[in-house]
Amino acid sequence: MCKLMIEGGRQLRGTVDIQGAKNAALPVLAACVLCGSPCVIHNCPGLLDVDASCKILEHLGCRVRKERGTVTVDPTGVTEPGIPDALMREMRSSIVFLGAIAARLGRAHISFPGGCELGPRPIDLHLAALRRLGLVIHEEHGYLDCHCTGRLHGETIALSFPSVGATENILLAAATAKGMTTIINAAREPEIADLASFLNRCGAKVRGAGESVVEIEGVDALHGCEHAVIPDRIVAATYMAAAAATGGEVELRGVRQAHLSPVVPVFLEAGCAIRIAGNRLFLRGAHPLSPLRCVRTMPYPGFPTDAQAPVMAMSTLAAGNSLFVENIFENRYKHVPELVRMGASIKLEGKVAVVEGVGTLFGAPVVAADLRGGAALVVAGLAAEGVTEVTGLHHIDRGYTSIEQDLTRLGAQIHRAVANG
Ligand SMILES: CC(=O)N[C@H]1[C@@H](OP(=O)(O)OP(=O)(O)OC[C@H]2O[C@@H](n3ccc(=O)[nH]c3=O)[C@H](O)[C@@H]2O)O[C@H](CO)[C@@H](O)[C@@H]1O
Ligand SMILES: C=C(OP(=O)(O)O)C(=O)O
Repeated sequence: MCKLMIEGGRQLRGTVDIQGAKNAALPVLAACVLCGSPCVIHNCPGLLDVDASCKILEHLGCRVRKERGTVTVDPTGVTEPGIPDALMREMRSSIVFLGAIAARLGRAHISFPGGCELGPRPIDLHLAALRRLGLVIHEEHGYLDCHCTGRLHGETIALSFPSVGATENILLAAATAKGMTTIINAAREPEIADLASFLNRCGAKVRGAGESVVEIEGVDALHGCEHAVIPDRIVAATYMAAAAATGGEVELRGVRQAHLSPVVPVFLEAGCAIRIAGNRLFLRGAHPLSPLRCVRTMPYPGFPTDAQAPVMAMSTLAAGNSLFVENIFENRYKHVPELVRMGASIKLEGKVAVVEGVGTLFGAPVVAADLRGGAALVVAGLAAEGVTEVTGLHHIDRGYTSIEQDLTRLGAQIHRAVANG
C-alpha cells in the first residue's frame, strides 16, 4: 500500500502538460469492440481504469498493445460475450461495454459496474434504452443476461436525465443498429462528442453529439481508425485549484478552452487571473482568495461534479464563506471530514456544503475515499502547513496518470512512499 507525502506551503510554479481524459478514453476503448479492423488510440492516459479496459478487451478476444500513450486494439477476434465480475467491479465504465458487446455479438453476459461510491448509481436508464433498441435483458443472480435476434434496431429514446454513461451506451449500441436512433435529452459532455467523433471516423453516422438531440443513422459495419483522446478537463481543473490554493502561477498545456468554460468563471470569482492562448491556460492565484457565492454542480455545460471536491479544497482558504450544492450525486462529500481534519471549517446539510474560509490548513494523515475527493486532499495538502499523508491512492490512480510527477514539475514537495500497516 502506498501513500503520498506532501510537505505543503510551496507556491506551484511552472508548466505542465494535461493528460488525455479518462472519461473519454474509456468509452472509446469500449467502442473498439464494434470495429472490424484495428484501432489506434493516442493520448490514452496511463491509469488503472485504462488498464482495466484493456483487460476487458483482451478477455473479449481483442489483441491489445500499449506503448506509452498509444493503445492499439485489434478487435477482429472478439467472440466472448461475458465480462468477469471482478473486472466489472473495477470501474464504472465497464457498463458501457454492454452496448458494444451486444451490438457486435448479439448477446452479452455481464454483472454490475463498480466505480467511485458517490451514493446510488443505478443503471436503469442504460437498460431501458438498450431494451428499446431490441436487447432482451434478464437480470438474475447479479448478472445481466442479454441477447437480441438479428441486429438491434433504431428507436427514439428520451432520457429522463442526461446520463453520460447511458448516452454512451446508446451511441455504441445504435451505431450499427438497423435504422435511425434519436436520443432526446442526451448528455452534452465533451466526452460524448469525442466518442461520436471516434465512431464517425470508424464509419458511423452520428450527428449532433455534444447537443441535447443526437441522431445516429445505423450503418452495416465499422472499421478501425486512428484517434487522439481529448485533454482531461477535470485534471486541468484540479491543477488550477492546486495553483490557486497555493497562490502560485502555472501554465497548463494542451487544454481545450471551450471544455473549461464551466470552471473558469469560478476561478475568476475566487480572484485568480486567467489567460487562455490557444491550447495553453495561464492561471495566477490571489491572496487571499475570494469566497465563492454558490457552486452548483450540473450536467455539462454546468459546473462539473467531478471538479467540486478540488475546488472546495481551494475554497477552504478563501476570505469568507463559500457555498456548494451537489446536484448530481447523493453522497459526494466524503472529502469533507478529511478536509476538516486539516483545519477546514465545513458544514454539511444534505446536498449543501457551507465552507467557512480559514487562514491556514494544517498537514494531517487523511484517507482518499474516492477519486476526486482524493485529489481534493492533495490540493489541500499542497496548501497546508506541515506534512500531509494521503492514503487510499488506488482511487487517485484511477484518474491521474502521475499526480506526484506533475506536481513535482510545478515545484511541489510531494512523493510516493510505502505506507505501513
Ligand atoms: C466514467 C465516467 O464517465 N464517469 C463520469 C460519468 O459517470 P456516469 O456515467 O455514471 O454518470 P451519469 O451521468 O450516468 O449519472 C448522473 C446521475 O444520473 C443518475 N443515473 C444515471 C444512470 C442511470 O441509469 N440512472 C440514474 O439514475 C446517477 O445516479 C447520477 O445521479 O458522468 C458523471 C457525471 O458527470 C461523472 O461524475 C463521472 O466522472
Ligand atoms: C466519478 C468518477 O469516475 P467513475 O464514474 O469512473 O467512478 C470521476 O471520474 O470523477
